[in-house]
Amino acid sequence: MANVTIFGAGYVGVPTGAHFARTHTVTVYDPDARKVQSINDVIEKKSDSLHIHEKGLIELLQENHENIHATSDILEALEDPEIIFIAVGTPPNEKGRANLKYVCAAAEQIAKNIKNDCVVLNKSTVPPGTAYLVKEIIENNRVNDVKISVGSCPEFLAEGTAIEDLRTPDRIVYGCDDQDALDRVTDFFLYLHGKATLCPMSTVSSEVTKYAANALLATKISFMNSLAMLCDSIGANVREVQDGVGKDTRIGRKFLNASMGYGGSCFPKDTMAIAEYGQLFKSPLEIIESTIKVNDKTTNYFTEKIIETFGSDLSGKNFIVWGIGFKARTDDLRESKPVQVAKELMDRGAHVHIYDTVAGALTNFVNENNCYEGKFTLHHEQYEMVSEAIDGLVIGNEHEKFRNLNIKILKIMRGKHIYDGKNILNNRLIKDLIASGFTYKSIGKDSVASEIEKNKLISFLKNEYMD
Ligand SMILES: NC(=O)c1ccc[n+]([C@@H]2O[C@H](COP(=O)([O-])OP(=O)(O)OC[C@H]3O[C@@H](n4cnc5c(N)ncnc54)[C@H](O)[C@@H]3O)[C@@H](O)[C@H]2O)c1
Ligand SMILES: O=c1ccn([C@@H]2O[C@H](COP(=O)(O)OP(=O)(O)O[C@H]3O[C@H](CO)[C@@H](O)[C@H](O)[C@H]3O)[C@@H](O)[C@H]2O)c(=O)[nH]1
Repeated sequence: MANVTIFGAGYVGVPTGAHFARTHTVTVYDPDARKVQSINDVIEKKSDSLHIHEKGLIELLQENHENIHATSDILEALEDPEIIFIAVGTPPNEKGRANLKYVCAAAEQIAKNIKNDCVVLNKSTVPPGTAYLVKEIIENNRVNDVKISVGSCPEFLAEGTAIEDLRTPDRIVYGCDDQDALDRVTDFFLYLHGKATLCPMSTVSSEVTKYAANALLATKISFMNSLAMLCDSIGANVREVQDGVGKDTRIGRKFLNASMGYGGSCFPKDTMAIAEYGQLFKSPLEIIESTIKVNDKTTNYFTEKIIETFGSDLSGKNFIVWGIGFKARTDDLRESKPVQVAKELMDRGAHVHIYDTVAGALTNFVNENNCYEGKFTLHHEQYEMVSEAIDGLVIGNEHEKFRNLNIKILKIMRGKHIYDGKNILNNRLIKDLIASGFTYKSIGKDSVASEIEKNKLISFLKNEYMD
């Protein structure tokens, strides 16, 4: 059992802390006293709501209550940690580079307050080399005569499944150039996981691995999104293509779902950050640069489908958006594509009715978009906003509640238009919708709702492929 301190009580810090507390003693430090209070109240069972929404997190914190607490007192946080994880934000700056100010601030705080030897591991997603910078900051500001090793330990959890991802990780990547420290980290993780999952390496390789993983996953999505746009123009169904391609185990089915684009706090920022890093090192990452371009293009492609139906001025139109979080089961709206689409609709004069299964997503929407006040209405029931004043329904994320539409209720809408931003409706339902007078638009599956233009393809081939 080791004493661990985690810097940052966010979507990574709290779930990671709760998970480590299964076998270690954990202190979560965050200067934001409101977050600290929220965590401690949950741990002490004084409250059952946290400042972030993550399935199973409250239960895990309460299960491991004897081993975890949060604090905003830096001295308490650095009482005697053997390992410190930095899990503070690295948001993009105006150039698309990861902003390191929170990481550097954490390093300085550690340097000025630590009283014992320890290993500092960076869990935040950072440009390769950051651990060396953290080490330099600590050495330059260190007050006490202690040995501090610094390494990298990137996090691969996904929001909404964080607790399960942490419990059964595919691998745990960590790097430290100091072999003693690396061995201590290995021991720490062996307490929690089997040896097979451990993936020790050099510090800088570990930092690169995090960006590589996110960029490759994002590339799978953009790759399919490019093909989805082609599928729409020739009458193929991208869903079938995804299955056909994904069943090749060398490729794998995961992250091949075409959608209105990937969002969230990670893929958009991390693809941008590593592409920018490659440019700075005169090693451009052209594939990742294309991934980013395709992602932006796909979102516009989806929005254009709505504009094609109604024209560019949407004054007097009313839309429903189901699912506002960047994916199902999260309150996180960072780089959320459904938010982007909702804003576009409101900018063009429409009124938007928003529903999400996570109440916190609605609260965050209000807090982050008060400049749109009066242009949207929030709803806590999925069908309560359906009326004859509605012109179209946008499916914003992949929650299973949005997969089985109640056509009987929706039929009342004056505009019978469904825009499936995540391609989640199945063929049978789409056909039922068409039979009930709806139109259906997606990303690469429109052919389910329309006749395949065989003659168009034949004449194209005759013109372009026959000498
Ligand atoms: N969110 C994810 O799913 C995810 C997954 C893997 C990796 N990451 C990476 O992990 C890092 C954290 O992401 P997040 O989503 O948890 O961010 P977040 O914004 O939810 O949380 C960051 C927390 O750090 C706190 N903080 C700021 N300065 C601090 C300091 N000096 N000391 C202690 N705490 C401080 C903030 O108050 C905030 O609570 C980022 O680099 C991100 O890219 C995120
Ligand atoms: O086939 C797919 C899979 C995902 N998405 C979209 O991609 C985005 C990201 O989804 P997901 O990866 O599930 O969520 P995140 O919580 O952002 O997790 C990613 O980003 C984290 C932060 O770096 C990593 O730790 C995780 O491993 C990585 O999956 C969302 O908008 C999804 O809707 C698709 O469009 N198609």
